[in-house]
Amino acid sequence: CQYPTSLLHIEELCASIVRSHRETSQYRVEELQALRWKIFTREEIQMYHSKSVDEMWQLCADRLSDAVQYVVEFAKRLPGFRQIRQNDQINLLKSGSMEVVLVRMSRLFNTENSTVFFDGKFAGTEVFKSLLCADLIMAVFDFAHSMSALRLTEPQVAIFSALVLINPDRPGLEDRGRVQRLRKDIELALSHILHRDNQESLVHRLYQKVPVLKGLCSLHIDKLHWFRQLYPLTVHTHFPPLYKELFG
Ligand SMILES: CNC(=O)[C@@H]1CCCN1C(=O)c1ccc(Cl)c(COc2cccc3c(C(F)(F)F)cc(C)nc23)c1Cl
Repeated sequence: CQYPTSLLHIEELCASIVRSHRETSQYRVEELQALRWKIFTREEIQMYHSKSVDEMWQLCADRLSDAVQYVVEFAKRLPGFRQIRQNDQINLLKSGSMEVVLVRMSRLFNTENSTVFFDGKFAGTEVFKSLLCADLIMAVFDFAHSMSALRLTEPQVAIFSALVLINPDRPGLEDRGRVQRLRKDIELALSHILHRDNQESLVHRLYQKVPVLKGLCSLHIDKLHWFRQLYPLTVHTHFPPLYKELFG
């Protein structure tokens, strides 16, 4: 049966989502602040330009896969996620993990020089030239920039990430009702902390980002399939297994 969700329950939910995020965020904001002005030299950029298409894709796939692993760990620590049916957990991660990677990437973005933390330093779009997918990279940078401009706090990033992941509208869910109930609580948690932070205006701006994420990720999957057409071996041998499982 459906118990009314108490304020105490929502506050506890907020605290555990924020803790799960902090434990699995891969890079702390303080670390990134300290590295803000470490940007690639001309020689280093030349080095990336001299990489072949599939070498550069391998490098990015490894980074993305690391990031996806941390998102999987974040999901596993979300209260209520383990109680969801196994198949539905895989389904939510298959469709939502790259979206959370993108939300988290906003923390790695420096709006002052439009660079993103990549491979140890902050990189502009030109670093990714060898990928031969400037439209994808532009879209990733634009999204990271627009998210970064919202200047979300870590708790706000944490709860928005949970909201993106626990999406009852994903196709093929077996027990949609259970995902809906968890989603409802996370929506309450988001409005609770935005109210506490006196930033209710952020609610609809955040909800507006959800369809943008969806569009971005279908562009990604198309690119990934384009790349796999060209270099099937690379994807087969070098893309980490979880990556293939999630985007195969
Ligand atoms: C140290 N920094 C990090 O760990 C961050 C966190 C996650 C990714 N990562 C990077 O290093 C990183 C940062 C910025 C950019 Cl633009 C990139 C390159 O991004 C991509 C290149 C190729 C394919 C990408 C695809 C595709 F198509 F595979 F789904 C999808 C996404 C979203 N990004 C792609 C990367 Cl790999």
